Amino acid sequence: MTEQMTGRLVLHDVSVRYGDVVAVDAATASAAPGEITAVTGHSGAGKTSLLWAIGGMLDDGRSDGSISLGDKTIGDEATSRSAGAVLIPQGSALAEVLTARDNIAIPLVAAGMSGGEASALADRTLASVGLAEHGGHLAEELSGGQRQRVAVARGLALSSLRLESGSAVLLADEPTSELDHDTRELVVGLLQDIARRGGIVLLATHDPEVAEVAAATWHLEDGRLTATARP
Ligand SMILES: Nc1ncnc2c1ncn2[C@@H]1O[C@H](COP(=O)(O)OP(=O)(O)OP(=O)(O)O)[C@@H](O)[C@H]1O
Repeated sequence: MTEQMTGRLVLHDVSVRYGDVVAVDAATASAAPGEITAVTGHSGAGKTSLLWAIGGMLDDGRSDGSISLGDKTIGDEATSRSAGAVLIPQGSALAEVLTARDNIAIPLVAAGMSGGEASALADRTLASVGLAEHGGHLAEELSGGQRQRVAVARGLALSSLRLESGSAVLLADEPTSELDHDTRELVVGLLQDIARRGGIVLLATHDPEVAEVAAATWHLEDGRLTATARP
């Protein structure tokens, strides 16, 4: 896939408000397919709010401004989903009484895959994050780091599917916060693979070593965004 096929993700004057709180203040920036863009900033700077705005996951009326992918306007649930937006949420958000495999396979089936293919892809992505033996474990039986890896695997599997149908915008919200050094490197490598296949990857992180892999950075300070490309 090439940049010409998917186009850039472009934000123009995007703001997010919760009542009187301005979480993102007129952010203007763009991100390229094939690259990881790090989203950095202190706690409360607006990283999650920005990712949710791009994914079309905020309640009505909370965001304004324009968000586009190539020539398509996105930013509400339907348009962002059809443009290939996938969220790896902060804090995993797994269904506790489902197995690791089903936490991945069920969203794949909802996105149009057959049950058999979805289970097979779930098992492959679990293996890629070092959890080949854990597919049948309930989410509630897993450690914090294992749960985070299941959430990452779910995001990777959905992004793969989205890439096959044209484009993926992977919104990874602190996906390595609970991982040890080696596992963190493994996960960062898998995010790089999605970018290499033509995906746009936005990677919110507090970890400077993780941010280091990105081709560009969107730095937020009290909701104000500054974009820089790697020299
Ligand atoms: N649902 C909400 N209602 C009211 N205020 C909110 C809500 N969600 C976030 N905020 C506020 O918006 C601002 C940005 O929050 P956000 O979660 O986007 O920051 P963040 O950079 O992702 O932080 P962290 O690194 O701690 O996850 C903060 O001031 C936060 O208190």
